[in-house]
Amino acid sequence: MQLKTILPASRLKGSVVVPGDKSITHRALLLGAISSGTTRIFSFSRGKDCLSTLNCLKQLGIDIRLSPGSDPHLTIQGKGPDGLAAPASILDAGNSGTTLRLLSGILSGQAFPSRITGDSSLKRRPMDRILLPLRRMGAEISSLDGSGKAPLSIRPSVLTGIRYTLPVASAQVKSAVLLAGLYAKGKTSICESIPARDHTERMLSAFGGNISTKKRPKGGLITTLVPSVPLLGRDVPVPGDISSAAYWIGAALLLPGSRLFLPRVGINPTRTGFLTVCRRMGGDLTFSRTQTFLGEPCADLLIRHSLLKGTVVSPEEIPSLIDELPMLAVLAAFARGETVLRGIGELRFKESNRILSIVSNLRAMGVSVSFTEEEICIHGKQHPSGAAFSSYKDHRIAMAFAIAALAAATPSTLDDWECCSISYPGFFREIDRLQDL
Ligand SMILES: O=C(O)C1=C[C@@H](OP(=O)(O)O)[C@@H](O)[C@H](O)C1
Ligand SMILES: C=C(OP(=O)(O)O)C(=O)O
Repeated sequence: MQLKTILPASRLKGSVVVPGDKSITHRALLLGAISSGTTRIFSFSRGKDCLSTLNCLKQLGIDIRLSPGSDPHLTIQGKGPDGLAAPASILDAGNSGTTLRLLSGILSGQAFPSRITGDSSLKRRPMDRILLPLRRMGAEISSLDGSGKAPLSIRPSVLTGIRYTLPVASAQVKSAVLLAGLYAKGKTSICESIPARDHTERMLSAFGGNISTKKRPKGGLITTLVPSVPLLGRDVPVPGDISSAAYWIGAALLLPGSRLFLPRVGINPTRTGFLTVCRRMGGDLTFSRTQTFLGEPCADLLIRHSLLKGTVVSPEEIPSLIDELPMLAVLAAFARGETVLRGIGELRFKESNRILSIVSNLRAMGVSVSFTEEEICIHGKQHPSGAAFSSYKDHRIAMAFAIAALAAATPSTLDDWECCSISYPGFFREIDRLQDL
């Protein structure tokens, strides 16, 4: 096991170029593969999760090349909707729920059988949430051992569009259904009461797809895809990942004297809940130079150290900050007063059970925490001590508690820290660089 010692740090100053957005990179790879023509992906995520998507597509016969140089990018020769080739062996999504769920939507529409699996963490995560709607579309998709979990087996079938109301706010389920909808007879509609990230919808539209989203009279959104037009490859400039930026935002808010600049971070409104909540806690956070690339807004962020106060985060806010909850919980531990995170049940189904991972690490710091299956209540403390943190082999937990360790009163250790490369290779090198400035 890899154990890292992390010492309390003083202020962080300078700027950090955060990695390209993981969700957008996955989608650019997948849509690039099934579009006609060439797609080039700039500032893409080099995390292992996106590499899993890339490798699965290579196994499906797609040519993807890295062009190095001053503006490195991936070039994909798209083969059109029916150009994927039957894989010679089982596809491996590694640790990536996004790869497994989105690709299953595409595989459901193919004329060849396939199987897809993942690592031990991914094989514990629920897949019935995609099996159900995909089967309603006519897909012959099943869990090999009948548990509703990976490995999954997919056989060729005829798909028909459906109208589906998401039972949980999940962009992965929504995207799996929309991608299958590209191969279906008739239109596919998805109803959401609390909207999840909409990168698939934005990118489908940018690639020429016939997709529209409307507000429903009863509240929530309805998105409709009509699979009539072929998708066309595009250049995709990927904005910086706000979920990776969250660690630096957290570090700058917590460490006295800090001032950090983060250029070109994605600020898609379905992803900015963390920024809203940090401001509500008293965080000094400003935006400048807002621009939009291929339907995705981004801005430069400036963060200064701030004294934080506790807050209540409502269930409606959760989808817009779902992956930032570990970092938010750490901020709450250092804030004045109580913070309540409500409607967070989905955290139990991530790379680790993030409710348990957060609670045990916060308690190790001497922070008072109570929790249920849907809620965590954190009583902020003035000078939480360092601790022997566990990452639970979960990249988001590793990075959030690395920041907790920098802000703690005494030294800490962190196990299995290299799992940060799932979304952020080089995260710990960046910590060292910023401290040397
Ligand atoms: O669609 C995506 O790219 C993602 C959706 C979210 O998962 P759910 O759809 O399961 O909420 C998020 O937690 C994950 O990191 C990425
Ligand atoms: C939950 C995550 O990703 P995925 O579901 O793709 O494994 C994440 O990156 O925090």
